[in-house]
Amino acid sequence: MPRDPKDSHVSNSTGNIGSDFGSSSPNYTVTVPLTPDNTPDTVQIVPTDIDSGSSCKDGDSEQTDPRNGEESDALLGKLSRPLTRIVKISPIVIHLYRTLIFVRVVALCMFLAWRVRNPNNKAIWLWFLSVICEFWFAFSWLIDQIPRLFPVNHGTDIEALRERFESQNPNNPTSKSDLPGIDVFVSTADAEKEPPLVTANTILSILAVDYPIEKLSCYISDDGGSLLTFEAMAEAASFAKIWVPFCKKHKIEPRNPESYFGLEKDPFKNKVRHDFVRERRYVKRSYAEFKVRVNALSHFVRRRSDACNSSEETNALEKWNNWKLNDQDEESRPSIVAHKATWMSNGSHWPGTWSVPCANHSKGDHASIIQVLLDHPGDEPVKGTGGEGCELDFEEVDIRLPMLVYVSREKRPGYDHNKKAGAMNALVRASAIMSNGPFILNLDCDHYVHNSRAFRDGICFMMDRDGDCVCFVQFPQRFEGIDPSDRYANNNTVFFDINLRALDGIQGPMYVGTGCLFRRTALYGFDPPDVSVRDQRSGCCGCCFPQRLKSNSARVASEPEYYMDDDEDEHICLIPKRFGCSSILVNSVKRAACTVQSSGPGRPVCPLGSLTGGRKPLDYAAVSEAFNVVSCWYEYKTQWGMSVGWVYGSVTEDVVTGFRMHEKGWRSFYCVTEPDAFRGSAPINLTDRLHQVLRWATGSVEIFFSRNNAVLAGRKLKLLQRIAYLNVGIYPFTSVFILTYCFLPPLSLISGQFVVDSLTPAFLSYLLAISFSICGLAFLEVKWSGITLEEWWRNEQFWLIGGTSAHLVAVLQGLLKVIAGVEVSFTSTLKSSTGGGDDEDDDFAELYLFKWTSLMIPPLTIIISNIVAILVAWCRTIFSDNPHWSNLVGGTFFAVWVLVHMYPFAKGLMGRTGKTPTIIYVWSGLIAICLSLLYVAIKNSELMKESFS
Ligand SMILES: O=c1ccn([C@@H]2O[C@H](COP(=O)(O)OP(=O)(O)O[C@H]3O[C@H](CO)[C@@H](O)[C@H](O)[C@H]3O)[C@@H](O)[C@H]2O)c(=O)[nH]1
Ligand SMILES: [Mn+2]
Repeated sequence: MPRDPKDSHVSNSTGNIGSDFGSSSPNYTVTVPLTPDNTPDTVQIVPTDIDSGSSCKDGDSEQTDPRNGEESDALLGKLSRPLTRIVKISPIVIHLYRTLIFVRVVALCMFLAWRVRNPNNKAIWLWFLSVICEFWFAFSWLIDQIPRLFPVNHGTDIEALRERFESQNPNNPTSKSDLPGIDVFVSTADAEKEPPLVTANTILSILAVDYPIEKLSCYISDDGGSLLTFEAMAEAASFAKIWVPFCKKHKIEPRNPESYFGLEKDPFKNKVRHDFVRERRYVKRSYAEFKVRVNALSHFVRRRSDACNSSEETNALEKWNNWKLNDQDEESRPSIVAHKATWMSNGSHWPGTWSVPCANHSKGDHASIIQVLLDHPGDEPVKGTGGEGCELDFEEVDIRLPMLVYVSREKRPGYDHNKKAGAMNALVRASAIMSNGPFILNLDCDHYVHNSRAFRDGICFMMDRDGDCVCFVQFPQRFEGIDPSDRYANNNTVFFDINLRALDGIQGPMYVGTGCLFRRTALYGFDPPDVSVRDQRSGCCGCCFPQRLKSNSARVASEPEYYMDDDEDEHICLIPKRFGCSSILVNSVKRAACTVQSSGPGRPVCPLGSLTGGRKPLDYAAVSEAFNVVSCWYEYKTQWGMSVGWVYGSVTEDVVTGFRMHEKGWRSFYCVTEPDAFRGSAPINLTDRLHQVLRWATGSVEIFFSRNNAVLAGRKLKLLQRIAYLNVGIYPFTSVFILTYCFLPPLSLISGQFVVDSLTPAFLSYLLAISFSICGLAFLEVKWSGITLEEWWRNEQFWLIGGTSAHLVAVLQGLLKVIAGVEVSFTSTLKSSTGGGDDEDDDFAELYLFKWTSLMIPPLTIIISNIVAILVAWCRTIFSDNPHWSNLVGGTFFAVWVLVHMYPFAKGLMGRTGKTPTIIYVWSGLIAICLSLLYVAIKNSELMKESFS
């Protein structure tokens, strides 16, 4: 087909883009014109100059000579300054809190004992049901509460980190950064549900973080294999060239352009540089153009593809005509059927998914794609250009950008791709070969870096004394775009600020899917260093493999042919069987294990300067090997997804992955920063929220019935941590009891009975004690965690709403899976696109979206039956001679309790006219009161008549 000359010259240099193209091309530099087909400007994406002599083996960090003793003494003072500290929670609050927990346990025990001893003989069934539920509630409250006994807050000291790793010392005369490398993984799966603009913003915020540029590598995993995402990433890489230096020069926060330019506060506050105004204006305009280009991508790709396809068809037709006129030899007969292909801007077929899917080019069936969008930046700072008159003056700014790699793993029908876990494992392998950062930060595409120093905060925990026992540092998930009253408790603050902070005081928070900094060796499934063994041993890997050693030697005996037992370094007997057949990967695993050690008195000290060593630019061998390890057969007969990497087979792979690490005795930390480290989006309407909760609860039920049940964990899992994980597996089952309990008030109102014989003072005082203690606990939790009472209450409400809908279905699904083996599938949650409606009123338009699902039947039934029951019961008082007041009042209270909890659900059902439930609620209340007054009046008049006659 006739094409632009500029297009045809690049069409043959896409060697690494897809396996279609084979591995014969030695050059993986690709020029991707980022603008619509016919415009002249093209952008060079990978300015790699390939040094084929370098191999991956000696890449990464090179160890410099260990420093001598005296200097180390001199530095010890500096070194021993701790990088993290415990921020005290007021002891009074904590003591009160623990006392109150104790009081409540006692009160609950007495109450339950009293309940058992005082059955309601008039309605034994009601009594029995309620007592069973109450026992379960007490139990579930207890396993939820016990792990909260030792809440803790940790703080970091970034200055100390700087001093230790980035200040001048004899080993580091140039004060070059000695911080460890971090590989950032971003996952995206669907260009429609996860708009490329959102992902591009996330990438920009990562490229601009405050961390040594040469130590940072960013990998984007695109499970959709979509050209839109690819081109959006290429656009981001090119926009980063002005965005990142701009952020660094003017200390912009947050470094996500969409959020930054959308900020309502004064952008000029605290900005003293005179060129700020001009440069901000310029960057803002460039961002607006960038946004237009990204948003127009789908249109341009379609147009480009249409043009290419039709000229392709014309060509084919021409050929066919020629053939018909001339040779007519059956063998050389050209085909006239052409697929509707999706075309890259360089004039070749996109190896990933096509907009008209066909074999080899559909979502579950396409080749691997690895594209280095920004190559490794080199180790020396590069100053930009500029000067007074320029639009942008980057003369004093380091304009290098971190490495950025686009990865879309191979997918083929018949393989289980294991969702996010599979994508992450592919990235773990690819990154091991390409950068092998000792730490890995995982972010979902919709979670961006909101605090540019957050990476340093996380590293503080890892590099601190005892840091080498830390498997991961979890950051809280914070969300944007949630309605101010947080109707459906989307912010989950009770979980993120109470539960996880409390776990931080035991063995550490769970891994919750995004915003988590991992230690690579922990992901590789190694055991944490055993202090006693390590102290006897010296040598770098003694700290990483002591436990492995034992199990390895046991395994070596049974399956000798798979293991390479290296006599020299007997402790590194890494097993190809576990990691697969790539020897480069296996070597990188060894190196990763040696890179990071902690320092501190009595511990082998991390040799300063050991990480400053330079890294060579990527070579072709590395990229093609990376290409190899993201293919879908690679994991066959390996331990990936089992004991290595993200764990497969669960819809909540995150919790299980973290659990496996804690089970091995690793410690994790919770890192709450100010401002928030990362921020993301969450589904805010009722339907999506319920589905999200359903997915988590299904994961929990799965965990409960799997070998990942906390009860079965080894002895290295601490007791309270074990209880916390047990709670994760058990909480969905509470739904069965919640459902029963919510139907008790209508049952008792209609039957005229109540859960107790009568409202005796004993019963009422127990009830008071239990309610007051929970209120007191709520108050104290609010005190030590910093959340608001409203958030606590929303959480409480959603506990009932989720309990009667999503959790219930999750239990059913889980049982189905266990008993009948029926699998459930989940789609990813829809992310609202940034910069959508500009309309003020429509900020929360999504909140009111409503889609009917079967999940909503039980809560709706509960609401209706409770209201109806109240009305019916009170109406009946008119016609009954001697209503049982105490049962009536008890039942009504009970029903009102249920209705108040259900209120947000009722509101959600009403959509935009959210007032209606209030009306229904208030009216039924009023009617009930009127009826009772009427009844009393009638009764009184009857009495009066009687007394007169
Ligand atoms: O086949 C897939 C499916 C999903 N994803 C990515 O996985 C992430 C999470 O998926 P999402 O649909 O956003 O789920 P959420 O309910 O928002 O996710 C929370 O809960 C999940 C399960 O517990 C975790 O995996 C997530 O990290 C955590 O943010 C997203 O970035 C997706 O792009 C993939 O990469 N490949
Ligand atoms: Mn998400």
